[in-house]
Amino acid sequence: MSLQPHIRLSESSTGAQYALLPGDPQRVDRIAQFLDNPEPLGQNREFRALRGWYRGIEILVVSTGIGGPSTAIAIEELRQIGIKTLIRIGSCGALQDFLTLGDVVIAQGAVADEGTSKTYAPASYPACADPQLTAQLIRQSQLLQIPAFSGLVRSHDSFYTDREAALDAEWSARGILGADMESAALMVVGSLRGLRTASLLNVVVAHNGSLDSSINDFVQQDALCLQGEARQISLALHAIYSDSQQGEQ
Ligand SMILES: O=P(O)(O)O[C@H]1O[C@H](CO)[C@@H](O)[C@H]1O
Ligand SMILES: O=c1cc[nH]c(=O)[nH]1
Repeated sequence: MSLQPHIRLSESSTGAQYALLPGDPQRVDRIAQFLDNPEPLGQNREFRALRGWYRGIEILVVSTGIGGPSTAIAIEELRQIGIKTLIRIGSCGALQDFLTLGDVVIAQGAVADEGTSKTYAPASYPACADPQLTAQLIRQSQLLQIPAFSGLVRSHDSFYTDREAALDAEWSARGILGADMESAALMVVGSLRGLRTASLLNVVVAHNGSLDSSINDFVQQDALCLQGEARQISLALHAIYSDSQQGEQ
């Protein structure tokens, strides 16, 4: 298979079937600390890649950048090089008061309030994570005693519009746990392409908290947010190991 034009990887770059997908390229380097023999595979645009091993299982890590379009490009090209299971290692803003910084949201599905998924299918097409993979993540969160909440999230394309507070209030009232920008595209493109997907979101903005100052804190390595990030990475890796032992690949 030829070199993929955006992620700049080919089948000869990796034999991995599992991929972890952070949004932020810098998170790729922090995920490396959880893997054996991490090997950087370069960066093109927002797509920084690295491979490593967890308990003998090869894992590819590729950042998706911000939003649905670059995420969909990454998923399509990762499929071309043999990836079958993709877990987002993302961050989100909380839409419920009971969520605190560093909690992990396990997204069972997403409100697709973004444009990318609609370029693939009508808006009525559901954005759902793989149920078995998600169940495995929930089970591992219980075994590891990681503070985690499973439910629905909302993926959006806007960030600084004048309607953000009203939109958050509206979706909070419907019980949505958190807001991110990539989960829906990941789930819709994954389902249509026969891939298994899941999304783990680290809470980095409290409900009704200040969006810009909270994200600044995260970028400046706030301890609670980094703890949440470590938890979500560990959770994903434990789930991948259990999944691989069940011969589901
Ligand atoms: O931290 P990541 O994974 O990029 O996720 C969240 O952070 C970005 C916005 O700050 C968006 O990509 C949103 O989905
Ligand atoms: O509120 C937030 C915080 C992080 N990322 C988002 O997409 N929304």
